[in-house]
Amino acid sequence: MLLDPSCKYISHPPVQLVDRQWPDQTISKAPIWLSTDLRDGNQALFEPMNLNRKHKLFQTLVQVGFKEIEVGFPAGSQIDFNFCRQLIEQNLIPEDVAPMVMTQLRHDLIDRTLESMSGARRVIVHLYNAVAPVWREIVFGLSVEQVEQLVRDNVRYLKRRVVDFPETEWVLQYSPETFCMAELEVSLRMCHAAMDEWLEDDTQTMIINLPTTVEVSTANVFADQIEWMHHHLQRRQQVILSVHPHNDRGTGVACGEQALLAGADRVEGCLFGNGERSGNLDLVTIALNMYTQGISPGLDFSDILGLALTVEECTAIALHPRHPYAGDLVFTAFSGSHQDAIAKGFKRQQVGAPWRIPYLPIDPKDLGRTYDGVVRVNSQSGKGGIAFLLEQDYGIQMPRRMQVEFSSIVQKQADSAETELSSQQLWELFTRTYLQPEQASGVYGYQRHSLFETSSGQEIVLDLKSTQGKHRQVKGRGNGPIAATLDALAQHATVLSYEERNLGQGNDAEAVTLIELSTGGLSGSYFGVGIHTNSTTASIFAVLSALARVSSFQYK
Ligand SMILES: CC(=O)SCCNC(=O)CCNC(=O)[C@H](O)C(C)(C)COP(=O)(O)OP(=O)(O)OC[C@H]1O[C@@H](n2cnc3c(N)ncnc32)[C@H](O)[C@@H]1OP(=O)(O)O
Ligand SMILES: CC(C)C(=O)C(=O)O
Repeated sequence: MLLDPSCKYISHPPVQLVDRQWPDQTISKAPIWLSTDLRDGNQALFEPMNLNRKHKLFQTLVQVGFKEIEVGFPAGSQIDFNFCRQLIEQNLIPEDVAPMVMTQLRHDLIDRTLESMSGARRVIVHLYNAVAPVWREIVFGLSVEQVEQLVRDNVRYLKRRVVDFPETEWVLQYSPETFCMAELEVSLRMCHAAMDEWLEDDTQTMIINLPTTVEVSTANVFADQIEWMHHHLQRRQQVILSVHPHNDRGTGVACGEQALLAGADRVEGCLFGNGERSGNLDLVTIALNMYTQGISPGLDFSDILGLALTVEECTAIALHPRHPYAGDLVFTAFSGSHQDAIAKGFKRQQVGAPWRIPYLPIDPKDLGRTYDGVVRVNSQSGKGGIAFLLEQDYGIQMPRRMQVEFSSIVQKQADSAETELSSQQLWELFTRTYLQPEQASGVYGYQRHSLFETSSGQEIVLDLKSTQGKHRQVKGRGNGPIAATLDALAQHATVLSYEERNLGQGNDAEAVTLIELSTGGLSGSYFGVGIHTNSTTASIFAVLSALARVSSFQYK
């Protein structure tokens, strides 16, 4: 890279706009959407879509709710031409959907374009030509006057030719391509030329579509350009002001949003931002951004993963795992403090109340996604996330100090494994740690017990079996089963906390006992867990579990 890039790259000049209004505006309703997946998206693929893929994507776009769909460049390819014919001849275009077809300013191409759409109810014909200085000079070798003449001549030609197709309502869309790089006066002049030639009376409307063909400035500059056009376009009420942002600087969606603040009525783009180079504006992201502000976008993304699969299949381009709203990882928190906040959010969130879950800008369920994977555990995770997964997937609710204890065990495992731990792996670790502690510690495990009421409390006879198959029997007394079991097994142990909960419901319900014991000295406290259909047995298991985890534990 150059130490001084200014000797090679010239910064794009800002717009001298006095009293700009758009920064104080808010988006309060959805614009008219146009999907150009089948044209701009299609012209950017290694392998343009065949007829089957075009049909599949067209039907999907209709299902999502698009009312304007650019179906191709029929004068440029036989596939696009055939696709247009099939849409019409097989009556595949719903009545409330307008197809759009694009063509250059050439009479032969305009003829072919009209032919491709012959018989349709309503069609938007999209004429474009580049207007910025570099294109005028390098690509066309034309002066501004000559470019204007090209526009006038071709719009006039189109107007003359559509008369031959009276069964169709023809709408003109004119795009001054490279608008963002052109002098505003030149773009305006080309738009006025197209409008002069096309609009017959004060009631007819047409679309003026302003693209960032290649993004060259920050989104606020584009917004200024749109606001300038919004105020300078004559017969503004007869113009549907549209924008067509690309994403070369990664700000396609920002340009679209700010253009709406600046007066645009319509937005063009592609699903998931497919399109030339870094793509077109991502229609899914911009629409869902609105949705998260409480504004219905008029597009339905209730099965966003199904939609992503269809788009991946049709374009043969994989979606990035961090793609907004649709990527595999976008509703996943690995880091401990995020997981903790999400878990707390879920606990507080009430059905029907405004969505207030930290780190989740939208409810994944609104997009047909699940809460599976919202929390995933690796070495960056903490107690909150681990507890969340064990509760969500296995119904175990750990008290706070136990969360701390178990998360340090998980942390060691995640550090040594150097990978993510699945919820099932967490459960296996939990089982090894608390439910089969004798396997790890080698102490005796439970075989059976008998409990007797006596005048001074309860007496227990506990049969134990070592991992090598050796049996032993111990007896103890106390004012309840826990005290009696402790008396039978330990010299000193104090119960610091005890919780009993139900796992499952009805006949299959089991009791879960969580106990925290201290055997004194420096060994601190240890949690133990017992799960059994009988709550007394679960308590005895929990005591055995906790004691087996005390490294200094000796039977009396
Ligand atoms: C903004 C955009 O996305 S632009 C991309 C639009 N889509 C496509 O290009 C895909 C479909 N295009 C095609 O199939 C072909 O390019 C065709 C059929 C339109 C034209 O094909 P060809 O005649 O072989 O020309 P070619 O592809 O080389 O295009 C360049 C020519 O088009 C001219 N041209 C470019 N844009 C326009 C325009 N809007 N109006 C008129 N002429 C134009 C160029 O000046 C150049 O002319 P020249 O050959 O006299 O120098
Ligand atoms: C709207 C048209 C001309 C376009 O695709 C572009 O400029 O990117």
